[in-house]
Amino acid sequence: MGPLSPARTLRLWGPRSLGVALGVFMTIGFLLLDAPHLLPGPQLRQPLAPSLRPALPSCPPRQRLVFLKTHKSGSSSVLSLLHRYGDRHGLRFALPARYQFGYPRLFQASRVKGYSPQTGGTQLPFHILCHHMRFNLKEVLQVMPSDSFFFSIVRDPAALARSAFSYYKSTSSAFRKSPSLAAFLANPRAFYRPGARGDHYARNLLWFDFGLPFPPEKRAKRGNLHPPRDPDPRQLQVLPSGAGPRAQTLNPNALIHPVSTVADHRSQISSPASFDLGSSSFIQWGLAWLDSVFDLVMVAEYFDESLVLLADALCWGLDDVVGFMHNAQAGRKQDLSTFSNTGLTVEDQQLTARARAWNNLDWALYVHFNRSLWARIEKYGQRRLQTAVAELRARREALAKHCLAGGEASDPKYITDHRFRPFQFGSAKVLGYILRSGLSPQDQEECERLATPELQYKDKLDAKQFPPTVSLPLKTSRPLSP
Ligand SMILES: Nc1ncnc2c1ncn2[C@@H]1O[C@H](COP(=O)(O)OS(=O)(=O)O)[C@@H](OP(=O)(O)O)[C@H]1O
Repeated sequence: MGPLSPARTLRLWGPRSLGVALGVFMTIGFLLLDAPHLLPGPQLRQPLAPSLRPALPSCPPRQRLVFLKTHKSGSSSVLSLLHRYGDRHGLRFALPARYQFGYPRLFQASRVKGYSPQTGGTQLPFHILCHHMRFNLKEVLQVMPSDSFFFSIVRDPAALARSAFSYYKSTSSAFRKSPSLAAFLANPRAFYRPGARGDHYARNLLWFDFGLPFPPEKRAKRGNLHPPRDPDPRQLQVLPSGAGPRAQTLNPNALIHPVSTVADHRSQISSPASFDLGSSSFIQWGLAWLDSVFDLVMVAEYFDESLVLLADALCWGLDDVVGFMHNAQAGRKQDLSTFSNTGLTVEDQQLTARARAWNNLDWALYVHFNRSLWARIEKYGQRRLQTAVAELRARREALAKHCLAGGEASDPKYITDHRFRPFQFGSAKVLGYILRSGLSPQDQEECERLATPELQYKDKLDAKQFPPTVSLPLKTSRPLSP
């Protein structure tokens, strides 16, 4: 084994063990933050072919991938493209026995179907690890090579909270007890008990999924029991609008204490709605650790921009990443996740601010990766990105018109073919797709790939990788001797 790079060395340390020696590593975290970015810059390719037909590759496509599938963040749409790519190229997936790797427990290599530590390298290697897990690097590296491409996706915690509340209403005890998300966020302590069943869905779900440790919570000081003031909305207007990169305008206070600046709202920092889940250095340490592990973190609000960067980093064509939205709940207002408050009611604005404050670790994660994404876009080139995003969208629209009845997603009650009906869970309907009739056999196959929901696709890959063994009766030409 050759010398380990700093990034590789950090990868090999699990966040939980590092959590124990936090004091020491916080210092390292600070040093890392001051150091130049640890990751290589994006691999630049030749401009993508306008037709989206695969251009002659200028670099070998990367096919060893670890995707951390975070919850309620657009991750099923990413999974769909990984399933399709792996299926088309005959890649081997590291699959769970059912649909998740022992979640919410930390990932264990032993949960991977067909993994056997005893075979000492004789087993066929895996290419893609991508189903729901709570990330645990040490165990992931038992299954996947350390030079795999590690990536994930984050979403604005306010949009994520709306999605999670309706989806996990009956799963999380905190959500179950609460009549509405607004009621929950107005007084989360009345409902939320850390460690209670399913309550990881109710607070800092991204931080949890990334496998980061949680610091012990500080209680509100005595004599400071007045209700929290609403977060200062100016502190939350720090992210770029859809139009461009404004990461530089991020207020560092927002990264550390999303609720307030120390100067003007000192009392809020220990208020019930903004319990200080750890110091700024703890958060910075966690973010530096993630930077050292993950090659790319996509942002759901900039999904298409993220896809273009993903295709570039993997040396894939745009056709490899174009796909339909999966796992969307019917009737949900996606635009509530936008960063500008225009068009939002006062209640919506308040809910957004409270959700970000309650999920303060996720907000820090989100702000951090939003900034990295836009730094990456700068390097890639804004114009070039806009052109690629426009091509991607045009291609998606053309595929939707060609493949789908009505050219769009359908209410599940109309989806009678069980191969395309998405798993229904939570209080809202999950939309799916109906294929147009009369497609050519070749188009039918490709459209099926695009429309197949994640559970059915996982079953299909499972059956392909582990064909059922039929035990045939032993044929003998002569009678067996006794
Ligand atoms: N492309 C794209 N861009 C932005 N948002 C998207 C995208 N694809 C899916 N979604 C939204 O993500 C929500 C589902 O997330 P997940 O697939 O991660 O959920 S799950 O944890 O696997 O159940 C779900 O959010 P809600 O509809 O708000 O529940 C989807 O609408």
